Amino acid sequence: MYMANLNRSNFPVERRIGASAPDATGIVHLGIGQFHRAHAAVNTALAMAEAGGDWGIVGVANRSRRIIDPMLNQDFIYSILQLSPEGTDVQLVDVHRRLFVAAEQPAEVLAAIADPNHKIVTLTITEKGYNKDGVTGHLMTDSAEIAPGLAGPDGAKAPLAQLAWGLVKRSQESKAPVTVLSCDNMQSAGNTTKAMVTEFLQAAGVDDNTMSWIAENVSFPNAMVDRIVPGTTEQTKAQVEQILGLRDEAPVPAEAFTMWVLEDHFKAGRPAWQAAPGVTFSDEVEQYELVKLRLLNGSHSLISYLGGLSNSPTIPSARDKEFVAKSVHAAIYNEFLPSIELPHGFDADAYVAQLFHRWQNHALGDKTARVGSDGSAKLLQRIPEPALRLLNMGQMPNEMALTAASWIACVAPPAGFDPGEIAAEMEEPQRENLAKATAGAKNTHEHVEKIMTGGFFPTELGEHAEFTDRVAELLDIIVTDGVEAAANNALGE
Ligand SMILES: NC(=O)c1ccc[n+]([C@@H]2O[C@H](COP(=O)([O-])OP(=O)(O)OC[C@H]3O[C@@H](n4cnc5c(N)ncnc54)[C@H](O)[C@@H]3O)[C@@H](O)[C@H]2O)c1
Ligand SMILES: O=P(O)(O)OC[C@@H](O)[C@@H](O)[C@H](O)[C@H](O)CO
Repeated sequence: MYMANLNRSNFPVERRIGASAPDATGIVHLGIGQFHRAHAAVNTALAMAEAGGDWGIVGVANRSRRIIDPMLNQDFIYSILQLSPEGTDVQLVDVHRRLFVAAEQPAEVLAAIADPNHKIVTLTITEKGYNKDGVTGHLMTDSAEIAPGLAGPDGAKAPLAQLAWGLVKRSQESKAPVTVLSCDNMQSAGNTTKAMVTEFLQAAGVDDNTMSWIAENVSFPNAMVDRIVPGTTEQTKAQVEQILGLRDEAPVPAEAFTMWVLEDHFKAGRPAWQAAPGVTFSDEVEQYELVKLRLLNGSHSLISYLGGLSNSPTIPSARDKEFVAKSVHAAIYNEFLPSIELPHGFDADAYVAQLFHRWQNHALGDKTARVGSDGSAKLLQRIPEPALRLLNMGQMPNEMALTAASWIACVAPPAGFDPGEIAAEMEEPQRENLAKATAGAKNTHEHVEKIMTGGFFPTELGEHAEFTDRVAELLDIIVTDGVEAAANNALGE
């Protein structure tokens, strides 16, 4: 049956979230994908409903037209398919006013960042997009993404490089202050972005005046971001079509829960985001980031690798397995929570109970492979510190060792071990380097040692031979008796 496409002429306004943006744009977003569209964009629509403002968004895709072409066909409007055990709902977002692809129009990216009407540059460029070296903590100036941009703006293809040169252009033209707001899952997200941009410009030999201008006129607030937003599938589109009676080629599935905790350091104003449910401005953002990155994302990684190895295609199907739930519970209470300073008045037990509930969202069906992707960039912020804390007290962080062992089993399996289809679907930028590093390992212990001391984890963790021994032991059990046996061993059962 023919189904009309969603567009401005048939847009059911009663389903709109917040307000539509005016034509004037005030935000540039680098890395338009799933999360931005279900989080910052939604909160901006709600803020404009409360307080107005010229906060239309310029959305920049890195390379692909996969999202922006359907959005352009739909006059920028798209659906949020909210999925939860309590029910399904479709709401519409209408806040983007310009969309383009950085790879096709690189000069436009710099011009948009330099435009004084744009007061905020938001980012979702993934953890690996910051090119921060996991061992040194510095920008990887020789990486394939960063190196070509150091010679000048023409060679800048990576969003981080384009951001840096866009700020230089702004400093030479309008000199209008601006805020860069990272919305990626990163510890000290603002400080890290500032450090990577600064190191990039230093390596590019940018002059001191420009560096001082950036230091004084560009703020980089830290922020904790939270909403589980899986990828779009044909089923997402079919569900939207059934509810809306219109075809949307760019819908975003998302859970109902949403949270955003930000530092209120905006150099040139901001939307009234505090009007949106779940948004808080706080001076304790780094504590909130830690809580979220360890309890949610750290546990999420563990669920995904245990799930990947036990044939669970979705996070809820993995979480439903008793050994997975018990492992995550032990990771949280024995290893993650003691490593965190909680925000003032924070109810950790209520937060953990809510997490277990959110991970049970079968309607959302978040994919194990999505959550397990890019582990080499993500585990660095999730495992080493809690592990080192216990190791330095003479105790074994069994669940951190299990996380490392199950990640290795999925993306860098020892010779002869096939981790299965779900693990094969996990994207891992270091897959090739991991394979090179482990080539020729004579046994599981050597295999793990080559990873633990091969620059994939901080040196200090690799120096704890007893941790390497434990990871190797658990990996051996995964290979011989399966992941459930390894999880039970880690639990001491
Ligand atoms: N999806 C979620 O549930 C969720 C929740 C909280 C935070 N986040 C954060 O948002 C990020 C993006 O998630 P998403 O769901 O929007 O993913 P997505 O795949 O829909 O979009 C990712 C964006 O990052 C860009 N990107 C990918 N690799 C890059 C690289 N090497 N350098 C620069 N840019 C790169 C892509 O071009 C794309 O625009 C996550 O990595 C995470 O930090 C996601
Ligand atoms: O987005 P990543 O790649 O950092 O991590 C995968 C998931 O843990 C993550 O996307 C969560 O769903 C999200 O952080 C929830 O807010």
